[in-house]
Amino acid sequence: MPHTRTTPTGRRRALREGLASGRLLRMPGAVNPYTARLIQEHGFEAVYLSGAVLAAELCLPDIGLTTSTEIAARAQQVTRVTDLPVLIDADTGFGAPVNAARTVQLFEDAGLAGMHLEDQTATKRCGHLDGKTLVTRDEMVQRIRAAVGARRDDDFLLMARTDARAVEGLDAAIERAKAYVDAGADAVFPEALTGEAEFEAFRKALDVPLLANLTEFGKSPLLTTTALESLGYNIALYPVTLFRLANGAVEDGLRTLAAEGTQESLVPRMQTRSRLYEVLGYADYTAYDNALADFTLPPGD
Ligand SMILES: C[C@](O)(C(=O)O)[C@H](CC(=O)O)C(=O)O
Ligand SMILES: [Mg+2]
Repeated sequence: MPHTRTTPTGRRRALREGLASGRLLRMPGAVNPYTARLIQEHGFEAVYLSGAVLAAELCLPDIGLTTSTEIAARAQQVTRVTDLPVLIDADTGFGAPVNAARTVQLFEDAGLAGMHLEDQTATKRCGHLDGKTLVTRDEMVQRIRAAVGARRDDDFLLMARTDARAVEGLDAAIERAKAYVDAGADAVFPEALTGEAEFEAFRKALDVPLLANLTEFGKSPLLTTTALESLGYNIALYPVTLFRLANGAVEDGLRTLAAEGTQESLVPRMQTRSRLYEVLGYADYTAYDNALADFTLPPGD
């Protein structure tokens, strides 16, 4: 039976241990619960839930429209089907510091292993777009303190993201990150760094675990895992990669279907029925009811 076998507490512990190990943790962003399971099957260390993807799957832009309860409900569907720790994007905390505090508890209850909180204003945008505005350093410190104070499981990871590089420059971004760590952040996500030297500068300045955001079509280079390991980074984040890949395949498929009037030429590119069932652990459900297995797959599945 493909139930999960681990508890949220155990997964938070595993994330902490992974970060302390000095090894690079690779975190692709899940599109849905099913892709979270695929991420686990393919041997990755952790799953990410991207604010951009959570919004886009509702066909909304990533400008702070989604609510914390909406996101927590979706997150719980994901944590229910994976044994990997799941890190979630908490955007700006969904309001004032008191909202950030409530968000922490909602996310703990959703079985998540940690979240990142950013220093943009509530009318946020993707960190790789121009025209971002930030709250003051003190306001962000209040946000972090509220989150830390609300946490019930000390292993729930509170990561501070700073968007300051693109707005105030590298030195200011590093100074902000230091203040966020002093306020209790366990890890740092320096957003929209523009080159390897900037990644290195953050590593030199901070002792806490660091996340590298490898989002495509953004401001940062798509550094390899080898490069990130030698830079001493702890997390390689691929937030929107699977969503973009899936959408690319869906659009190609729609074009072909419209042009050819049949999906025949697309079939070799599809995941087969048997693979789909394998990932779902279909056969294992027969432990509960043998009648479920009473079928044969069509040929060429
Ligand atoms: C990491 C991120 O916050 C996300 O929501 O996935 C985005 C990614 C993106 O829009 O490419 C961000 O970097 O702001
Ligand atoms: Mg985001």
